[in-house]
Formats: sequence, C-alpha cells, structure tokens
Amino acid sequence: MESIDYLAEERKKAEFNVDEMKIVWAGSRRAFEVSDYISKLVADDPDLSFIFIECHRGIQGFSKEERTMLPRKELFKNTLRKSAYSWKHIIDHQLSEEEAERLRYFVDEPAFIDSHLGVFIPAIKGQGTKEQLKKWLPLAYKMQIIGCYAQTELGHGSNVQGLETTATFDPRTDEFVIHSPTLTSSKWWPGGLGKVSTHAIVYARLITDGKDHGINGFIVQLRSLEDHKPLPGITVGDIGTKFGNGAYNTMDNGVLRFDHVRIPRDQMLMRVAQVTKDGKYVQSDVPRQLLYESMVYTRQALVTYASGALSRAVCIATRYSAVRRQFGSQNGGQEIQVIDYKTQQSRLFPLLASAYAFRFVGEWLKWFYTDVTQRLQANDFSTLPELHATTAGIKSLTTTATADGIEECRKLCGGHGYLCSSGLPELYAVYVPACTFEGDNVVLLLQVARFLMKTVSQLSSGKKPTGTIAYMGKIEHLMQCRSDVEQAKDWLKPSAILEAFEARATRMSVACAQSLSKFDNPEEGFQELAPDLVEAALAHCQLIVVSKFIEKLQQDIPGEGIKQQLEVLCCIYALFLLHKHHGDFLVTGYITSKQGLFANEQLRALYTQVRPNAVSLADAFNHTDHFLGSILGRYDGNVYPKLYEAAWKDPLNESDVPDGFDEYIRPLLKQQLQTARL
Ligand SMILES: CCCCCCCC/C=C\CCCCCCCCCC(=O)SCCNC(=O)CCNC(=O)[C@H](O)C(C)(C)COP(=O)(O)OP(=O)(O)OC[C@H]1O[C@@H](n2cnc3c(N)ncnc32)[C@H](O)[C@@H]1OP(=O)(O)O
Ligand SMILES: Cc1cc2nc3c(=O)[nH]c(=O)nc-3n(C[C@H](O)[C@H](O)[C@H](O)COP(=O)(O)OP(=O)(O)OC[C@H]3O[C@@H](n4cnc5c(N)ncnc54)[C@H](O)[C@@H]3O)c2cc1C
Repeated sequence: MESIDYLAEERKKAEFNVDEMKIVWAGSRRAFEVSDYISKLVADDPDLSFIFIECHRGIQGFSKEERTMLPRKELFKNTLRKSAYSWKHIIDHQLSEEEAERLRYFVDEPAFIDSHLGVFIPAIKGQGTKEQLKKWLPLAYKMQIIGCYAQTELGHGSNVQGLETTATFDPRTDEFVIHSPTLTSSKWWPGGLGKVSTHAIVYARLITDGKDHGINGFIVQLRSLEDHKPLPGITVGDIGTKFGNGAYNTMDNGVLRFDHVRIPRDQMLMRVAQVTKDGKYVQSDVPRQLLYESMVYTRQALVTYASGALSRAVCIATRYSAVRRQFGSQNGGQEIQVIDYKTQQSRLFPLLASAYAFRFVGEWLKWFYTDVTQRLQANDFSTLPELHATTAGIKSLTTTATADGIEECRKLCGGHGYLCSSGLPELYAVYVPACTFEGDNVVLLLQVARFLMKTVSQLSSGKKPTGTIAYMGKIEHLMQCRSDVEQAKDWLKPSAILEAFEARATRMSVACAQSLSKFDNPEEGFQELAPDLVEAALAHCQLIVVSKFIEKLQQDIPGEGIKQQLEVLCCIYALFLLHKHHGDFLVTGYITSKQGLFANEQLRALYTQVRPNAVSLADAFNHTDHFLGSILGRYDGNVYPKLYEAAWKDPLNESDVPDGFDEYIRPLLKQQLQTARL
C-alpha cells in the first residue's frame, strides 16, 4: 500500500537542494553513498533491524521501538547474535573499514565491538612497539581475540595517576605479576569486559625492583579461547543494569580483579617505556602522554558521533513539530503547527544549527587528529598539547550540548516525547554517559583551562601562539576593541561574530590568569578559581566551533541554495550562543546591551528564514525510519495511527484484565461496595 506523505507540503517549501545537502552533511559524495547504502541494508535486513527473543510462543521478533520493553538477558543475547551476524556479513562481503564502521553504527546498539574497535585496537596502535602491532593487530582485526580497555577502577576514573592495580616485574621468570591489591583497585566499567572480552589492555602501576614507575598499559588474557571461562586468578563479571530501559544495557560493562596473574614481559605495551629482561626500566624519547593517545583518538571520534545523536533528536522533534497542531483554528480551519510558535523555533532551531556545527567541527577535528598523529610518527610532538586540549574541550562541549539537546527535543514533543516509542527516552539514556566516559566533561574542560593559562603566561615571553590559539597573538587588540555593530543585520558579518567570540575568550582567559597570579600557590588558585576557568575554557571551545563553521563557509560549496542555508545556520549557532552567554560578552565589555539586543533581534529574523526549510534540513541528515526508531519522527509524518497501533503492543495490553486483578483490585472494589452500602 502506498503511504501518504503528511509532510509533503513542508518539503515543497524547501529553498535548497536536499540531495546536495545530504552530501555536505555526510562529508563527501562517497561518504554519503556508503552511509546511505549501509543504513538501508541494515533497515531492510530483519536479522539486523529486529530483536528476536525466544518466549513461550516460540521465537518472536520485536522492532527497535519495542526494545525498551525487553528484559536485559534477552537483549544482550540478541546483541551477541547481531554482532556475530554483522561480522559474518563484513567478512562475506569483504566490507571496507569505512563500511564496517557504518554497519556497526546503523545497527545502533552499544556492544562489545565498540570497545574492541573504538578503544582496544587504538590503544595497541598508540602504545605498542612495531613488533607488538605485528603480533596483536591481525588477531584483533580478525576477531580471533576480543579486547576491552580496562583503565577505570572502582576507586579512580578521572585520576589516572591514582590507579592502584600493580604490574610487578619478576626477573626470575621474565614475567609481570598483575594484581588487584584492594577492593577499590577492581577494574570497573570497561565496556565488553563483563561477559565477552578474551583480552584487555589493563592499566597498572609498573613496579620493578621495588620502584613504582607510574601507570602503563599491559595486554592481559582474561578468558580461555576454548571454553571462555576466566583464566586462573581472574574474577570477572558484569557490573549491573544501567540507566534507562534497553539503552546501554546491551553492553556488558564489567568488573575485574587479579590475584597475582602472570603475563610474559613482552605483553607490556612498550612504545613509551620498556622493561629489559634484567628488570631495567628504560624510558623512550617520546612523551609519556602518548600513554593517553587512545583517549585522544576516541574523544575526537565522539565529536562526530555527537552530531549524529543530536541530528536524530532534532530530526524527530522537527518533523513532529510540523505534524503537531495546537490552538489558533480560525473559521473552522486547521490549528497552528507547533513549529510556527516562536518559542518552539527559539528552542529547536539552535539545536538544528548545533547539529550542523558539530558535524563540521568533527570533520575538522578528524583532519587535525590525523595531521598530529602523522607528526608524532615523525617524532614531532609540538602539537600534541594543542590536540589534547582541543579534543578534550570539543568532546566536552559537544557531548554536553547533545545530551541537553536530546532532552530538550523530548520536551519539544510534549507528552508524546515521554513515550519510549518516540525514540527520545532511549536515545537520551544511551547518549548521556558520553558526558562521563572518555573523561568527565568538567575534568576535560579543566585540562583546556590549564592549556589556556599556560598559553597566556607564555605570551609575554614572545612565544607566538598558533593553531586554535593563534587568536591570542592579537591580545592587545582583542583586550581593548569594541564591537562596531550598529544595527541587527551587522551581526550577519562573519568578522563581527568572530571578533566577538575571540575578544570574549581572550578576556575571560586573561581575567582568570590575573586572578591566578594573586595566589602564592598556583595549584590552590587553580582549585579556587575552577568554576571561572571552566567558563573560560568553554568560551575558547565555542570560539573553535564557531570559527570552524565560518571556515567551512569559505570553502567552495556547490548546490542550489546550500551555502545560503548554511550561512543562516552558522549565524543562528553563533548568535544563539551570544544570546545565551550574553552576560560574558557584556561583562568583558566587548558589546553594549543595545548590541546584545540587536543580536537577539537578528536571531528572530533568522528563525523566520529557517522555518520553511526546517523539515528539509532535517531530511538532509538522511536518517532512515529504522535508524530513528521513532514514531514521532517518521518520514511520512503519519504519527497518530501509528502511536495508537503501538500502544496495543504493550505487554500490559495482552489481556483486558491485568494479572493481579483478583489479588489486589477485586478486594479493593469489594471494599468500596461495602463502604457504599454503609
Ligand atoms: C574494521 C572496522 C573499524 C571500525 C572502527 C570503529 C570505530 C569506533 C569508534 C568509536 C566508538 C566509540 C565508542 C566509545 C565507547 C566509549 C568507551 C569509553 C571508554 C572510556 O571511558 S576509557 C576511560 C577514559 N578515562 C578517562 O578519560 C580519564 C580521564 N582522565 C585523564 O585523561 C587524565 O588523567 C587527566 C587528563 C585528567 C590528567 O590527569 P593529571 O593527573 O592531571 O595529569 P597527568 O596524567 O599527570 O598528565 C599531565 C600532563 O599530560 C597532559 N595530558 C593529559 N592527558 C593527555 C593526553 N590524552 N594527551 C596528551 N597530553 C595529555 C596534561 O595536559 C599535562 O600536561 P602539562 O604537564 O600540563 O603540559
Ligand atoms: C557507560 C560507560 C562506559 C565506560 N567505559 C569505560 C571503558 O570502556 N573503560 C574504562 O576504563 N572506563 C570506562 N568508563 C569509565 C569512565 O571513563 C569514567 O567513569 C570517567 O572517566 C569518569 O571518571 P569517574 O567515574 O572516576 O568520575 P569522578 O572523577 O569520580 O567524577 C565524579 C565527580 O567529580 C568531579 N571531579 C572529579 N575530579 C575533579 C577535579 N579534578 N576537579 C573538579 N571536579 C572533579 C567530576 O566532575 C564529577 O562531577 C565508562 C563509564 C561509563 C559511564
């Protein structure tokens, strides 16, 4: 049966070529084609798109929207089935690395494979010697071993230097003894550890001849490759059910303890430091920070994933806002689409713009990461601190904004957004740990702040800042300039926006540096001023996102109306931030309150411009209905019949009279009857 497109009128209003925008969103024609093909492949293959569960009726299939109703054990088994099926597909069809990654992405269930590919393999690559890469990577790429990243412990996550697990070298046997000396040293959280991984990169304190050399990574086998049982001395299991139904519970985050487990010496990852056969500790001439390189890799990858998650929520909320009508019917005509309310626009359109902004900054960050890693290979470590600060900061900014944005989209969908079938509660529950894993977002912003304070302190020494902090080279100008905006439309000039963000970021950093200099003990000062430092770091990161969006617009972007739409979105993103952080811009003296009001006036005009294009800008994300997993976000907008239909699938509706009626409801009703008779 042909379906009706309830959003067809909206789609006719678009002032740009949606297919061309899909390519801009994907990053290239090739990236679009791969994503498009793989997303449809997943959606059309029941083995990948459905959840199959054995129940009293035999094997029953559930759609993604129904996932939140299923028990964890069954969900987990189903994730194992899908992972095995996906892997077979990857091998049978000889998918490229890009295609394999997309397949994992569109299956859309956190699983051990994410930790294996996203953290375990990068850790070996970053910290292993050439010989170690040669031995371990082929096994890992062929999935002959499955690995996880066992860094965090029950007692310490953020403070990596505080980890307690020990790796003591025994020169008699040429082995390390891995041990968990305390309860708090139990590894706790690693994804894939609980039930699946055969191996782990274990972070432990390296001890030789009684001397503690700090943290290092070790490859440790955890389970038998024959029967999957834990090896002697190893206690391992899952840490328990996590936030939200369905959601992250397809992942087996685990606990792990070692009781004097022995591993050969060559399973210490030895790029940064080595231990010789006679127990001598030798430090390489590469910085120790390379121990943390895999975190840098994953943090940059999480930025692109942030734009993906935010775009899903925005797509659902935008389509539903165009379908939903409330109030304002005149002469018996239709009520107003809620997307036409200015308040709805002022909440939704900045999120639409943010999704695009995060996409482009993610693209740039990937380039920057690749550039720096190439330099590292050539022993040029000069840009590593900037890469660390930038990946930490942009990961923090984008994941916080995305988690908050998903929740805002749920509210934008009113009551129906609270139903699991809207897709939004589960999306939020799956997404929100990104604000914590790969570094708590506040802890990461404090890293950015340290980098900024160092930069400011070095300015007087004549060291010229480059890259993302090049703007600080204009400190004299940025400390005293004033905005020259005279009317609302002046805020459309990229130069006006850029200078405002540069001046604000510089002034906030300099103010922090000045306050810090008043403390005798800089570390005490840093702790005391931490809230201000976090805000200064955020201002710097917002500047990066805004400036990368502006740089994107300076590229040649073909396609009818594409550049115009992106210009509107870029200005919305920047002016929305300016409006939200109005206080910063005023207090630092760069704008007057009148100029702030002009920004808001311009923002309202931009919302009006984006309105006819909103549904099409959401279509340009190219999400399939399967990937969205949302009745409210359906491409055809056929929301009400489908919501009605879905309600009847709830297990509570399997019978008219619920279980428990005889025990708990009937006696109540009887009691009421007796009371009534009295
Ligand atoms: C075939 C198909 C292929 C498909 C591929 C699929 C790919 C899939 C990709 C992605 C999927 C993603 C899936 C993601 C799943 C998420 C899993 C989550 C995993 C985790 O959470 S792992 C655990 C993460 N833990 C943390 O992040 C801990 C946070 N803490 C820290 O990072 C640090 O300890 C710290 C940053 C807080 C610093 O602590 P501190 O003690 O102060 O500092 P030191 O350790 O002494 O270091 C000081 C010095 O070093 C600098 N520095 C710190 N970190 C780094 C770094 N990473 N890089 C470079 N430099 C660093 C720091 O700035 C100091 O410098 P200074 O001395 O000031 O100059
Ligand atoms: C779903 C999920 C998956 C994970 N996967 C893995 C994995 O695969 N491998 C792995 O090793 N780990 C994993 N982790 C652990 C994760 O990396 C840590 O939880 C994270 O790094 C935060 O550390 P923490 O839990 O110690 O938080 P804490 O540091 O204890 O944070 C608690 C609070 O203290 C604050 N705080 C801490 N330090 C400071 C400071 N210096 N200044 C100011 N405030 C501070 C934080 O902002 C936060 O509000 C995972 C976690 C989750 C939730």
